[in-house]
Amino acid sequence: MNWETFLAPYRQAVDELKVKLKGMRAQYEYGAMHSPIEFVTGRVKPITSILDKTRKKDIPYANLEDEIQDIAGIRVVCQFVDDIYTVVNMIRKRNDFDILEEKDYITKKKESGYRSYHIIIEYPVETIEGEKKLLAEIQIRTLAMNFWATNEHSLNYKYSGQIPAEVKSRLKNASEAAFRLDEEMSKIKSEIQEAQAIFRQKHDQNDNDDDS
Ligand SMILES: Nc1nc2c(ncn2[C@@H]2O[C@H](COP(=O)(O)OP(=O)(O)OP(=O)(O)O)[C@@H](O)[C@H]2O)c(=O)[nH]1
Ligand SMILES: Nc1ncnc2c1ncn2[C@@H]1O[C@H](COP(=O)(O)OP(=O)(O)OP(=O)(O)O)[C@@H](O)[C@H]1O
Repeated sequence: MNWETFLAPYRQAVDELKVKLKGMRAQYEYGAMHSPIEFVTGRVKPITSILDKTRKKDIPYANLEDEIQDIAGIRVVCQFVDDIYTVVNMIRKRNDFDILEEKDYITKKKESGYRSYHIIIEYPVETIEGEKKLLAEIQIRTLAMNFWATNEHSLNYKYSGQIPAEVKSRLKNASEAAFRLDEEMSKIKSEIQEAQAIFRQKHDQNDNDDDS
């Protein structure tokens, strides 16, 4: 198995999707509007993690492309929960890829306390051998959901998936707290957005003053 050759189109897909989704954020900024996208990240799944998954799920190498949906992974992080659904709707309207599956772990959080909205897409990349369609996973979550998931991921890594009961229970409490934080922020969303718009205007004014 030549991993570099195998992963090359996935790297291309991640790079292209990052540019496209960051472009959506930029368009809101040019229009001086609140962007539902705070930031976008992406990664190609590390080879060790692909191998772990094939072992855990008993996936033959020949089925890697079909059975591991997150070799190309994109993450869109939003300020508010309803921004997530704005992003989901924008993604549904795009015609540069097909949506294969949507998983709403927000209305139905996972047993661990994990919350996020996932969209699995089939993305066409242009290669020198022609078009190649591959799977990619887009995770959409709030800053609070991301904070929780990042910490939980680190703990899972530290404890090889066997997080001690006491830590697990604290993580569940933290997940509830993150949920309440999202709820409270949603209630003062318009106040926050007004403040951010004033800040942006002031910033733009200062930039114009510097130019003149
Ligand atoms: N930190 C954290 N991330 C999670 C959790 N569950 C899912 N994820 C993330 O979401 C991805 C896809 O998870 P699922 O939608 O459950 O996918 P699946 O194919 O059913 O199961 P996986 O074997 O976990 O990929 C994972 O690869 C993680 O990046 C969780 O409990 N904690
Ligand atoms: N869709 C994604 N977009 C951006 N980053 C991601 C995405 N999925 C996972 N990551 C990040 O990539 C890094 C390596 O993740 P890895 O694939 O090993 O984790 P995982 O998705 O939780 O794995 P698995 O589900 O196979 O246990 C982690 O920092 C993880 O948070």
